[in-house]
This record gives sequence, C-alpha cells and structure tokens, in this order.
Amino acid sequence: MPQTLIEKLWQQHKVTALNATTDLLFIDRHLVHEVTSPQAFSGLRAANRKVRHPERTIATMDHNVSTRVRSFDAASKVAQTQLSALAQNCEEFGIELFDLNHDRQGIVHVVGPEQGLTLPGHTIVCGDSHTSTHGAFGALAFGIGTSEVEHVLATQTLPQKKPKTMKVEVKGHTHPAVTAKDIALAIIGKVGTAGGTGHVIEYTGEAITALSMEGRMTLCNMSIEMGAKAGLVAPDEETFNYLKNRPYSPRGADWQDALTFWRTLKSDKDAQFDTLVELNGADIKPMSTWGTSPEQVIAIDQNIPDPNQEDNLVKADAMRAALNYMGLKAGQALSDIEIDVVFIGSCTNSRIEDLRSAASVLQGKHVATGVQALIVPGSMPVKQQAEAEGLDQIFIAAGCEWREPGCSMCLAMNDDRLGSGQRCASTSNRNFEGRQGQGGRTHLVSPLMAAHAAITGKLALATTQPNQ
Ligand SMILES: CC(C)[C@H](C(=O)O)[C@@H](O)C(=O)O
Ligand code: SF4
Repeated sequence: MPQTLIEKLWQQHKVTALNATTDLLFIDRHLVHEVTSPQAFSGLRAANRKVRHPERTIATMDHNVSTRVRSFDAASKVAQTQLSALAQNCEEFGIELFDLNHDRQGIVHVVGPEQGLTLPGHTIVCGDSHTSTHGAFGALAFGIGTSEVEHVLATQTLPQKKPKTMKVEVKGHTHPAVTAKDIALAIIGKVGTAGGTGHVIEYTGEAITALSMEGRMTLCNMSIEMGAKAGLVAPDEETFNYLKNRPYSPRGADWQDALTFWRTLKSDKDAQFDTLVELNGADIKPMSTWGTSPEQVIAIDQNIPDPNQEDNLVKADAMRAALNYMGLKAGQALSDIEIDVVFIGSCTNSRIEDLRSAASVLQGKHVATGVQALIVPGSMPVKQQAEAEGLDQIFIAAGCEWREPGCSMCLAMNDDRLGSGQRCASTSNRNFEGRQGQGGRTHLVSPLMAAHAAITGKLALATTQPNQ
C-alpha cells in the first residue's frame, strides 16, 4: 500500500505496538531547555536512573535568559534557579549544554538545525510546542510535556498515539513580497487554530519547495498554531545543501550513506491522506493578525472584520473580545494602526535570512519617533554571521536595539516585555492576551513587514505590493 512520509517515519521508529492505537517510538534526538526540564531530571534522580542516551540529548538556555547581558544575574530569581538547575543537571547526567557563554547558544529550535543535530528521517522531541520547526528537514518532530521529557531521558522511547495525516498543498508561486510567514498565516487563516487537531501535516506544492530551509522552518514552526501535532516538508537538495558540513552532520562515507537514505524520504505517489487542504500561492498576500488568536488574521490591505457579520456566534464573541483587548474597531484598515514596539526575533523568524530581510528595509532608514525596535538573533552563530555581514551596523544606525540571542519578547518570561496597552508588530508565533507582557497587544507579521512597521510606525504595506 502506498505510504505517506509521515507513515514511513512512524514505521521506521516503531519499537512495538502498545495497544490498538498507541505505539512505542524510538526517539533519535532529544532537545532540552531550562523551563520544561527541571522536574524531569528530579524524577530521574529520585528513581536513581541515568539518562539512557546522553549523546542523543542536547541542551541550551533560551527562554529565560537576558538578551541585554550574558549573565545569570541579569535574569529574574525564577529564571536564575532554572538556568542553574539546567547547568547542574547537564553536568550530573553527562549532557552537552550550550550555556550562556557558549558560542553555539541560542533558541532550541534555531540551534538544532544550524548545528546539524536535526536530520531528515529523525524523530525529534523537546519539551516545547514549537518542536514542529524541525519538521522542515523531513523529520517527525513534536513537542512533549515534562513527564514525557523524563520518559525520553530514561528510555529514549515514547508511547505515542498514531496521528491522522494532512496534506497542505500550496500550488504555484507566491509574489516576491510574500514570505513563509505570510504563507503560514494564510494557512492558519484558512484552517483555523483547531484545523490540524490530531494531525501531522505534510506541506507540499511548488510554493513550498521554492522556500529556503529558513522559510520551511518558519512554516513548520507554526504548524502547532493550527492545532497540529507536527508539520513537515519532504527533504530535497535544498535540505541536503543546508546540512552539508554542519558541526554534527554526518561526514565522509556516512554523509554519502545518509544522502542515499534521505533521498527515499518522500510520500509515495498515490499515498492517501486523511485530510486535504489546498491554497493557491498567487492568492496569498502579506498578512497580519488583528486579534488575539493566530487565526484572526487578514491580508495587510484588508479592513478588520465585523463580528456582526460572523454567523458563528462563538467566533463572533471571540472577535468582540479580541477587538476590545486589542483596542481596535471593526472596519478599521490594518494599515492605519500605529505601533509602539517592533520585535524581530523568536524561533519563527530570527534566522540569518530573516535578519537580512529586515536589514534590506532598514538600510539607510530610521525607526519612527517613539517606536522601540528590538532585533534579537536566534543564536550566537546567527549573531556572528549577521555581524560579519554588517547587519548589526544597519540596525544600530537605524535606531534599533541589537541584542543577545534568546526567546526575548516572544513570551513574557524574561525582562523583554510589552507594557500594558503597548502595541507590537512581532515576528513571533503567538498573539494570545498577555503573551508579550500583561496588557500587551501583538500583531504577528513577517520580518519584512515588521521592518516596514519600524520605519513608518504603522502596520505598513511592504513596498513591493503583491499581485500587481
Ligand atoms: C515554555 C514552553 C513550554 C512554551 C512552549 O511549549 O511552547 C514556550 O516555548 C512557548 O512558546 O509558549
Ligand atoms: S522563541 Fe517563543 S515560541 Fe519559540 S521556543 Fe521561545 S518562547 Fe517558544
């Protein structure tokens, strides 16, 4: 029977069936960060167990770190406790750690791929919902809870319910001003935040294969915002070129063997998916959210929808609540909305291409009066690369703040946060109430649009208009 890539990866990692719906899977790679690991290590210690495969486990510090200075002292008390616990746990259990002073430190979902720790055909888990990012490499990658982190540390396996499969096909090409972020937001706008529930998504179509690895990571990253367990793209030459000579990528004969295997990783021609979704690349425009859920999203040239026109009463109520929280009115043009803060960063959009894209807009320009613009590279290698290319100088000359790597203003777990009522054009992935700080208002956008917002002080249209 023809199989989807998702089914192939599942079969390749199935250790045994536990019951009719649940299998035990082998986990190739376990990524760890400071927030969801302390209790898992405590559990191991209490049961007097070791980490089964320390060499398959790697840790980094990201959520809680200060992006102003590289010091635990700059973080809050809770953060300091979690960061020190991670350092101590990694030492005790023999796990490699990219700590604050390490030149490979960064956001866990930026670090894995750029180090070659994320490989096609892998099962990858992390105590973090955006583990779906790694699916960009043709890996089955998903987030897990803290008790599951303990299970994987102890056994390198995980019981998992078989997911449903979904194919999201984006046909044809998109306009040059349309980025992977816009594609992701357009898909969420179409299927909704529950549209992917119980599914693993495979993204296909010309508009997807045309994406760089950075773009594919942005897209797969947001699979979780559609309610999906994971999202992936079948690996191709773009994937292999990206991985060649990365620090942990296979080398020599191992590289050749890996390539031979990786080239088999695709869905069979007539493979059946449980759910099909189709979009036309040419219909997608630069997007921005207007509300407090990623599905409350429209094209930048549209007006904010009216709850009174919404037939679904639950949705209409959610829209009213969102308008109220966001301080916006139905019918208002998105492009008239003034912003206070711009955040370019997070595991969705803090890679070198994202920074290049922002720099292309900010070069020779200045941030609008009264706007604070934060540019936070996703990792130390991204930071170093950006500095080698002089991007930091472009940002600084434009009046932006150039920070140290970390999750930063993506979530209010460190000292970068919005004040109450502040409005932010953000390249992150969640716009829930209070996500970036209590009372803070988030508009999810691409780095291109965030950079335009920085210089105009508004949710501006990108200069290159789509579909003209
Ligand atoms: C802190 C962590 C558990 C959380 C997640 O799982 O996603 C965070 O990364 C987020 O983006 O909200
Ligand atoms: S950058 Fe944001 S979404 Fe990504 S792992 Fe950190 S907190 Fe979660």
